[in-house]
Amino acid sequence: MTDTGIEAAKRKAAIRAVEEHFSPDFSYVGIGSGTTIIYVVEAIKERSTNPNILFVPTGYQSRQVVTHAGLTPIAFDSLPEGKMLDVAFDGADEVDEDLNCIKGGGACLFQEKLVAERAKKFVCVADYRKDQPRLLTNWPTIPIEVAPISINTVLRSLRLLGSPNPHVRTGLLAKAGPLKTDQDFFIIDAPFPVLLTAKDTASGLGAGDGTGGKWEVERLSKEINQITGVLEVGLFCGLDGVQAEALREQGLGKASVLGGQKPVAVYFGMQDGSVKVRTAKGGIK
Ligand SMILES: O=C(CO)[C@H](O)[C@H](O)COP(=O)(O)O
Repeated sequence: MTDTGIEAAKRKAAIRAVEEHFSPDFSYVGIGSGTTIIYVVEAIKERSTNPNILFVPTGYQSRQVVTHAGLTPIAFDSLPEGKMLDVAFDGADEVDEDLNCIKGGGACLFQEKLVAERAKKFVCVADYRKDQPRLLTNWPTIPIEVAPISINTVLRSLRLLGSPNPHVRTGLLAKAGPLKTDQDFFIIDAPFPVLLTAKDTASGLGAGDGTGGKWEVERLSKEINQITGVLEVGLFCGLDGVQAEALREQGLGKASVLGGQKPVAVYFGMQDGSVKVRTAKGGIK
């Protein structure tokens, strides 16, 4: 399949995701980063004549996409307190069977996580290359956003956690030296062996605690986030927005579970022109 074919797959998935999760009656919509999100914004633009919808971007590129489409951006920190986004759309670098995602290929993972957690529903759109049984099957590394001063200690901590060769991402072409994020931080790309899902650990494939190099997604995410100097890790796992809302309604939610990081649905544009939808309940359409 040619590049054009991949772009066609992304567009089809974007159209379907918007058809099923966007309404012109919404007030606030999150818009992620990357190349696939451009098709999501196109599809929204075709459906929405409501000038009052405010779009929350996940960084500079995302804001440009929103503005160029003639939509109205609003900064994340201008959202009214307690107000949730009706929906947030974003791309992903890899998605496993439990809908855990790797994100940050475009270095925007911190704001992407803020926005995903603030949404009632987080919806991912991707092409078939991202659809894998486990994370780190095809995508090689976990992106991690790190304070520049701490880079060497974080690299050492990652090696101790079992990452064989974590490295600082460098700027493309024009810029010599490390790439800087929208927060002026650096990105470390850390390879690990393929990550286990919670289902894997329950069925006895290993404890997922790093023993023998085997990590379960959520455990590794927590370990990496505990390293001083790490702003955020590009593993989107744990609860999704609907599960988080259910906990809140039962009075069980703490501040840390006010939002979910996992998508409620992922739309994959497939090689044969179809769209595969994987939902949080484990369903595939
Ligand atoms: O996480 C991201 C940026 O940090 C992107 O959403 C991810 O890299 C997917 O990008 P694309 O749609 O271009 O494949």
